Amino acid sequence: MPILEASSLSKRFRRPDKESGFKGAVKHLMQRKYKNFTAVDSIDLQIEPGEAVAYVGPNGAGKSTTVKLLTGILKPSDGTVRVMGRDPHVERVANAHDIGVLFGQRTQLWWDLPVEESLKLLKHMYGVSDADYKARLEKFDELLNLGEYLPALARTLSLGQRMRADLACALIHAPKMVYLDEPTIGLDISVKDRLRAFLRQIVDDGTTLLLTSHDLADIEEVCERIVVIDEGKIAYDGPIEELKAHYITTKAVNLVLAEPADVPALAEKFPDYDWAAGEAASEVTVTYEPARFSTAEVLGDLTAQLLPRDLSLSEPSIEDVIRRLYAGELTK
Ligand SMILES: Nc1ncnc2c1ncn2[C@@H]1O[C@H](COP(=O)(O)OP(=O)(O)OP(=O)(O)O)[C@@H](O)[C@H]1O
Repeated sequence: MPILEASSLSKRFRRPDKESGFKGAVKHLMQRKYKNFTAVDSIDLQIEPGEAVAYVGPNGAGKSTTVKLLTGILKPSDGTVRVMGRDPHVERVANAHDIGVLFGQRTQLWWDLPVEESLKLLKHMYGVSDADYKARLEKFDELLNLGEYLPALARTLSLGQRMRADLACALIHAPKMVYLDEPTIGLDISVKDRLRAFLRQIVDDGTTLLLTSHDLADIEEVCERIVVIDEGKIAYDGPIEELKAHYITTKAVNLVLAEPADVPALAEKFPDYDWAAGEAASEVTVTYEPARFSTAEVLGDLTAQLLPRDLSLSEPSIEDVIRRLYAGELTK
């Protein structure tokens, strides 16, 4: 049974309907008109316990609005949400005990308190036992290096330290369902790595995760499933591996040769491969379809003709695939 189920979920916002420019603004002041804007458009989403789901889309696609609907912060205009059988907007208090939420752009730390005091307040709010609190803090310290920041005032923390403290706040009551909206935004690569390893660990321990991020490395390292939203509608929902297998249909061999090659002659000899001369005269890129030719076969053909000094293999990245999904070039 899904831990989270959204059916035909929609959210419309009322927006000022005004003409552009100063004249439009003045006209709007005299005669206010509004129009409806659909930020989330009839989405269906089911998440099973223990899944790690990436929720991605371009700016303004409706990700944060969806997270706000799923966590009960916003009331749907249409459709339903059930998290562990509850309507999160109606049963907000009961729901809060089972979910953890982090909005990377905001903090739930009390700004003028030491981190430790924020955590203690949350401990009392959620009714966490002393033993569980101690064990969880030890774990956060081990995985996130949190201990040294516990006595620091929240407002004195760096972004990376603040994000780690916020993660601890979101997880101190061991929620079953966790929503993280851009948890690695603005962080340096080493803190990102630490956070990703931590997230992978909580998923391996059985936590269900919905993660929104513009950083596709977060997604590939933490999640198995990806849901792509664009203009409020779901454009793709499936395993990341399937997305790659479905859309990454070409691979390439990049060769650095001992001497310049006659690319047009090679293209004539091997018309099934796509040949492109590189920036330097001695560089060639050969693109092929892995469904038709094995990499060993392609390398055999190339090394029989050419004398490579160096070679490397490449394939389109998940970034390329998602960029094409956003551009509407791909449909499932
Ligand atoms: N309270 C609101 N009132 C009016 N419009 C809103 C409101 N909240 C969000 N929107 C609009 O809904 C759309 C979706 O916003 P949302 O914040 O969900 O996007 P997002 O996918 O999270 O974007 P980003 O990646 O930029 O954070 C945007 O066009 C935004 O301007």
